[in-house]
Amino acid sequence: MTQLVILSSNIAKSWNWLLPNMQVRHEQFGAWIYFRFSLFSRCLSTLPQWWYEFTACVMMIKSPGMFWKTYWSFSKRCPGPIYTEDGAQLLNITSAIVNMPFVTSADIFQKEFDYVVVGGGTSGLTVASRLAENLSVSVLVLEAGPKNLNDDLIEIPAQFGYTLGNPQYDWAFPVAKQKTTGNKDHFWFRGKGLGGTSANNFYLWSKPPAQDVDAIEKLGNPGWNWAQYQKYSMKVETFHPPAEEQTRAYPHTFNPAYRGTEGPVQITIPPHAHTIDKLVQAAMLKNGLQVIDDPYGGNVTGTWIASSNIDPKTWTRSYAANAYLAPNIARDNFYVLADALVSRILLKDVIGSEIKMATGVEFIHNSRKYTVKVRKEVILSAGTVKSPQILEMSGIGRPEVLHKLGIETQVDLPGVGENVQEHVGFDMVYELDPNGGHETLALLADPVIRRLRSVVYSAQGKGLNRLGLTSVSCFPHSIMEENQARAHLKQVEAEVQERCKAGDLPAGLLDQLKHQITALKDEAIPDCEIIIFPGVFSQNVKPDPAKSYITVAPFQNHPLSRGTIHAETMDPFAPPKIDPNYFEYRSDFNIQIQYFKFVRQLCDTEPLKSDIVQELDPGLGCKSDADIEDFIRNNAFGIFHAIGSCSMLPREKQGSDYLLHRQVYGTSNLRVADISILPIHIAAHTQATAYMIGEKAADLIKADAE
Ligand SMILES: Cc1cc2nc3c(=O)[nH]c(=O)nc-3n(C[C@H](O)[C@H](O)[C@H](O)COP(=O)(O)OP(=O)(O)OC[C@H]3O[C@@H](n4cnc5c(N)ncnc54)[C@H](O)[C@@H]3O)c2cc1C
Repeated sequence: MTQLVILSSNIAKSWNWLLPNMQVRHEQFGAWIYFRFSLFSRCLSTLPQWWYEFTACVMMIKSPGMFWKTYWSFSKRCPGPIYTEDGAQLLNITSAIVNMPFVTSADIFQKEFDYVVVGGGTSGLTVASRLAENLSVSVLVLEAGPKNLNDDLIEIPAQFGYTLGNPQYDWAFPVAKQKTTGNKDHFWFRGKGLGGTSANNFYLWSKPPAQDVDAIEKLGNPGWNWAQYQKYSMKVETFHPPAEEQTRAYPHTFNPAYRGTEGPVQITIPPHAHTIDKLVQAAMLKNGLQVIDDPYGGNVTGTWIASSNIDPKTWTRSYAANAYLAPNIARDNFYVLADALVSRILLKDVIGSEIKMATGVEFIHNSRKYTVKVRKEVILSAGTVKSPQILEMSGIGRPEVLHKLGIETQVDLPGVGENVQEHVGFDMVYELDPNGGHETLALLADPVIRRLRSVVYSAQGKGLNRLGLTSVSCFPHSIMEENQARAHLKQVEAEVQERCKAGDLPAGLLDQLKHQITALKDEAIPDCEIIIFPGVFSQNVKPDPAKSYITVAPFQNHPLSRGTIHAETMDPFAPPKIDPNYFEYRSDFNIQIQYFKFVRQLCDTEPLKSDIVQELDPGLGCKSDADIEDFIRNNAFGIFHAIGSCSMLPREKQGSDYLLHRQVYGTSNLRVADISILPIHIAAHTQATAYMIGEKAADLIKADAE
């Protein structure tokens, strides 16, 4: 408990920007309860609505205990459509998801399953549900977090960040203090519960450029190329084209050849187009970018409107739990246990070889330790932070790390927990012209405005709750300033050479860095991405609900810096030590200064310029290079896309996993299938790739079984 309080207060200190959101959340939550209650009342009789709303208010004030009790028991027993304050239907909960036949620990204790999947997140639920298509095998998913199903905070869009830092939904992993970012407290938010991070991410649908995927193949992973990526990725999605009226309001373009039509995850272009997007795009064009008609075909270099994983039938988040798990859970061969924290994988020697075989998994549920046995394979899908920790606690990893943990080395695999790469960037906040008609998320902070606006939106079939992160621009550094781009490339080459000479580079890293240098020289591959957040996403600005804002967030696509994630104790509840090593290379830091200047230049370009009243964060007082450096140092953060901790690489090049061919090195039936296996970073947000990894892993496992 004490730990929880300390953690919450630390998060609050370092993530002040969340506080306005959290306030909104509580207000909104109150409104939901109030509305749900009145809806409940309405189910029972035909008295006028105001009477029930009045009764609900009196009850809430006079007898909050009774109110909550009624609310909870009702909401648990009587799932149904959920409405916004104005009555627009947002959620339509299917009975399938509510009545899912989950198992208990007693059902599975010491039982044997063909496949055990560790982690019911983005990749984990994908691989598990595909494996369970074969009714002759049994599949068990063990998820550390709660079910969190049928939950408004997850399913209703536009609540960006509302679940972050909340232990019911989020791990909020502490990060080792970084000298290069002012020794501040940092946290890595990651989803906890069914759906994993697909349940608490910002539902921007994004795929990498073809060259980034092909680079993974060149690093020693045959078959890991764009054609394969696209094949599996399209299997994940069903794209719903924008409605005609949407296309009239905004010139959306897309190419059906690049879009899946039969996958479980529902993708669409959010119907509430953000008015600023057009202006940003026009300003980007003046700064040398081109519009991309469809960024899902292997070319993302330019400015474009992103799709979101929102289901247009219900306008709710489409994510791993409702897309992959819900439609399949009724299968007799599919078992899921939530609140089951896996502590280690049980291994035994394969007689006559050095290979280890996974015989089962140990987990903790309701404070008790259990084991399950596995017949065929264990699939580790616990994400970038937890997958290496579980491997290490099972005796697989760097001998010195295992030695510190006090356990015997089962497989000497120095790549585990190394090669961690994260997209790093910062936020700049601008206040928009009140006469520009821009409605941004700050408006939702005021309950009165929220109610008034929602009535208007409802009449038009729109609403801020149907907004996504849509404005994306990806570009090579040369767009910003040719000379600076050249200087950056020179510095990168010099730094890599210096490390090489000093013998500082671990095996295999030089290959990766060489690829990165080639990518930097290639104008078709982006080096920087800028996204526009429709509101305030910064710890430094408290939004005024009567105003509208944008946050402009640039980040580096392919940083040189490499971090580590290692277990520090054998306590499975303790987080591993995350050391992202932000700005290990000076060039990674210096280029951020150019991003800062480019954002200012962009916001000073018409037609965007005229709709901006002022820069609020950091504000024009931040002028000199030293000021800018200071700002970046104090505000840079990892933007939630860490990869690499179980890199898919040849063993002699610090690889942990060789997913495409066989299992984790030194084992006969253990694989990692989550975003941690990417050996080199991609110019994309990572969820579509995590799903794609799940799809591909399932196919490989099925093929191997045959
Ligand atoms: C705040 C935020 C916003 C983001 N926004 C976007 C976005 O808009 N677009 C995008 O493309 N990407 C986004 N991402 C990134 C993307 O969502 C993730 O990279 C991706 O979902 C990771 O998938 P995964 O399967 O590797 O891990 P996860 O989905 O995190 O799954 C890991 C699962 O394992 C479980 N687990 C962990 N340890 C154990 C254990 N010991 N025992 C049992 N279970 C365990 C976890 O609880 C979790 O459910 C965002 C990420 C964050 C944090």
